[in-house]
Amino acid sequence: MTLDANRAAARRESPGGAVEIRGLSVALGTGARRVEAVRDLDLRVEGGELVSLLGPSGCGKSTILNAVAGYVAPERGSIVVGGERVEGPGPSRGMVFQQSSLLPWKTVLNNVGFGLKMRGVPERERREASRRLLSLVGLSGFEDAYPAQLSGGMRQRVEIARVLITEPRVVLMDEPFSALDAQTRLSMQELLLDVFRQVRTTVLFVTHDIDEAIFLSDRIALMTRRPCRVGAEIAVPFGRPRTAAIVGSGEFAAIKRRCLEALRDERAAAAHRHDLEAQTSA
Ligand SMILES: Nc1ncnc2c1ncn2[C@@H]1O[C@H](COP(=O)(O)OP(=O)(O)OP(=O)(O)O)[C@@H](O)[C@H]1O
Repeated sequence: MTLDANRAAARRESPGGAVEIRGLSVALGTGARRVEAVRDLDLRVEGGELVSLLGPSGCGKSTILNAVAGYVAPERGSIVVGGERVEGPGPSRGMVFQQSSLLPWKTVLNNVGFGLKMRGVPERERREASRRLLSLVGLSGFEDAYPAQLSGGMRQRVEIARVLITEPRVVLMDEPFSALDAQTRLSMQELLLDVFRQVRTTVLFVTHDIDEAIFLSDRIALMTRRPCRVGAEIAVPFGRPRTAAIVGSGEFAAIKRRCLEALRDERAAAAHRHDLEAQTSA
């Protein structure tokens, strides 16, 4: 499928909501420790689209996800998910973190069903839905295991199931695979592509790995240094379903070159901004 046909199909089939971020500015800390993490950020993600935020460490990517999740309040600007303005945490958004957030004293099945339990869903329904989600992430047979008995990759599969079970309009993923070894990471990326093919929700994915961003995304937003905003956007022209075979293609290499060039341009622009600020304050 071409990129446009792919996007149109995603919008048609997706239970995901569009994410619209306008003029977002977020500051963290107070007083002398105040850090302007995000400034005047505009970004729109269509329903059913997977968009990666790619940028240097510490630029403010997690802060953007935290703002969309409603964990931090913006100083200025607005965030709308599925037509509803974000005013705080809520069920329309589900977050997968780099570190496991599973409850160690609960079995895999009960961890996955926990969100439904909080909503008062009866046990039988919960168990059925949890088993279905565990099968989706390839973990049938591990229902009664405890998180400590699982590998890092398996725990992240449970995290994905745990988030998807409540059917959020957008899934926020904050470097979910960066603590995994290279091989497990690749198989998790393939798993995510497969899950995303079946549950075509909206995904906002934070990474600083260029290959990962290209492999997974419909579009990559290249972030500037702090205060963070979108410096450039690159469409990824691979249709779906996609396989690891695309990684060796010339087209993949060309997109990677464009990402690297854009990141280099941003580094040069940031150095220039820094020099100007130093001159102004001298
Ligand atoms: N509570 C806080 N008070 C002050 N500064 C903070 C606070 N939390 C984070 N920061 C700073 O805000 C900036 C943005 O942090 P953020 O975690 O959003 O960046 P990031 O791009 O996700 O980084 P990484 O890729 O390393 O995870 C960083 O420079 C960080 O040091």
